[in-house]
Amino acid sequence: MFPQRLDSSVAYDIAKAMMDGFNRHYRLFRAESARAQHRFETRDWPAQQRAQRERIEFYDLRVRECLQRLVKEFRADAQPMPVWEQVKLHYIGLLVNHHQPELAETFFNSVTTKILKRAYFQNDFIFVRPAVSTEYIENEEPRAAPTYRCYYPTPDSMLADVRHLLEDFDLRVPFEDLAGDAARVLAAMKRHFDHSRLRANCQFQVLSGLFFRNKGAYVVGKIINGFQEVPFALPILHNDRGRLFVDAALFGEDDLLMLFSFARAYFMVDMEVPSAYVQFLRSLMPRKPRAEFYNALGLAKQGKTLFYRDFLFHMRHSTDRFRIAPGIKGMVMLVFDLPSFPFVFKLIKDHFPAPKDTTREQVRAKYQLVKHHDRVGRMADTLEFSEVGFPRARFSDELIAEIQKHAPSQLEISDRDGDGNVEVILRHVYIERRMIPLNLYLQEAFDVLVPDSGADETARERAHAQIRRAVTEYGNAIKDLVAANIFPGDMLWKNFGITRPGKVVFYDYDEIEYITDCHFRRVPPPRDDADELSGEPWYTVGPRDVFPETFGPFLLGNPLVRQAFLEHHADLLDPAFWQAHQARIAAGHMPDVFPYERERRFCAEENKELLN
Ligand SMILES: Nc1ncnc2c1ncn2[C@@H]1O[C@H](COP(=O)(O)OP(=O)(O)OP(=O)(O)O)[C@@H](O)[C@H]1O
Repeated sequence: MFPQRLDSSVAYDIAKAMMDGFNRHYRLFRAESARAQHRFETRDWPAQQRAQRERIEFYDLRVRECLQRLVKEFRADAQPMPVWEQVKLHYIGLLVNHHQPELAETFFNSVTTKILKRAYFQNDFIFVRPAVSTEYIENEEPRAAPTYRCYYPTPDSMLADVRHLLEDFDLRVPFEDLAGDAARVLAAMKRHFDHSRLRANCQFQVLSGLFFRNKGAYVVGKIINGFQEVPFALPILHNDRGRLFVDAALFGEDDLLMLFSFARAYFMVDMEVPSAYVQFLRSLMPRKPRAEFYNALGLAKQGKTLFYRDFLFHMRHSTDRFRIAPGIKGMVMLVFDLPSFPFVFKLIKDHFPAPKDTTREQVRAKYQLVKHHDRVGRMADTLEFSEVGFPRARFSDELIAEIQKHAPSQLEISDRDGDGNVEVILRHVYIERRMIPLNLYLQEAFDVLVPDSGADETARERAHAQIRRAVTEYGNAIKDLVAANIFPGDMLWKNFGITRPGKVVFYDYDEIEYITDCHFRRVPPPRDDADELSGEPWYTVGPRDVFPETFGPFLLGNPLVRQAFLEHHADLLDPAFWQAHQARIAAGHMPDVFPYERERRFCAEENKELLN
């Protein structure tokens, strides 16, 4: 594979044009991310959300542009393989001293696979593994900002250090009470590290780019005191007088995982060396794969590349088999998983039974909508793969039969690359984090509570608490979705899942609608006894009509569920609740979405006491 001579006159030009294409992409991506600060300072929230949505498309646009140039100027599509081998070698040369080499390699893969029109897994000409290291890349331009800033607190300087740490972002809007913010942050910090004994190595390290999303800007860093390291994040918001304030202080891996959750929109951060950001973030949340940090930073294609590499690695180091996912089977999606791998794989079925009235294109459009929308911590992000190959030997026969029955158009079983191994090749698949379906989670608790379960009092108490918590969280999830202008369509328990920290997240998108497109109606009174006794609606139902009063019978059959639901979320059964939100959204109101519990806010009563 390794060319002995670089004798092609066009190979370098192709490599250089490809690199120019990537550099243009990253320049535009970075400029858009950097403009987030101005949008934040001028409180231009609609523009912030629009930019978050539009930036997702940048990558494919640049790949397409680059492709066109290569074909037009260099007839790249007609070049023989030996030329491509040389292109790759020249490209590796161009990566030396590059600040985003891993992203540039992925760009090379995207462009090359399109030109060579081959399936990803068959291709020898792409970067299957990174060729260039991302370790110790530093921005060496004069006056360049380092990836993170360090502050070395002493007992006397600590308050001033926290103040500087906030000031150094140079935001153009003043803080309402910077001294007060610094004092509150420091008081909170002191509860998390041994401030009475400062060790030789005591620092606050803070990433030099702010993390922007929706109406917030987040400072991300860590406290180091000797062997102790405490991750932290500080959300900065605007108050209603147009001044800034620090809303909360988040500490530890779990708080930060909520902030960086796969169920939220991507951040905008001005980064010269993204791999250095990922490395820093990884030191704060070591259990989160690198792929997910790239995703959270808006570098989705890199996230996808790393995910796929992790997946191949996992496949080599595991022996279990894919199986139909636990839970109630979908009518639209065929869902399977590998027990040892924390994701599910979703295929769109070829046919949908009544009452489902949709098409493959419409389902894909709904998933696309979710990808671009603010997911407010309540909708799982999905990765989309085409022509993905799995070893046949790892599929159970039952699963193959299921795919053959429900999604034959998506399935090929063959040895396409001629390596002697039969593969299952799936035409199009969504991949998403595995959660515990809420119906199964509730069932677990119901099973403990049946009279002859043999469970003791503590287990029963725990089961009661599990039901109360899950039902309350379920209602909160729906309310967050409503605030973000999303009507889930199908609100049954099975369409929601529980994440590791116990958050309820929605994952069934085929019936999703914008709240502003729905008609929330009261059930008209029955005209006579016949209407009243009929099991069928006696009124006409339009395609986007929603009757919240009718949710109860589907959702609240179990008395414990019903009790918990009515205690916290009875308003969801009242059309007035939905209509009021619809009116607020239509009037342009953009609600606050906090990636932390409300009681964590400095203005919350319990915190005022703690901090005084
Ligand atoms: N992320 C996930 N984690 C765990 N299980 C999942 C996940 N996504 C789906 N499932 C399982 O697969 C089932 C079907 O998935 P999904 O609800 O997406 O399909 P669907 O065809 O759209 O469903 P419906 O028939 O309700 O429209 C779910 O009920 C659940 O049991």
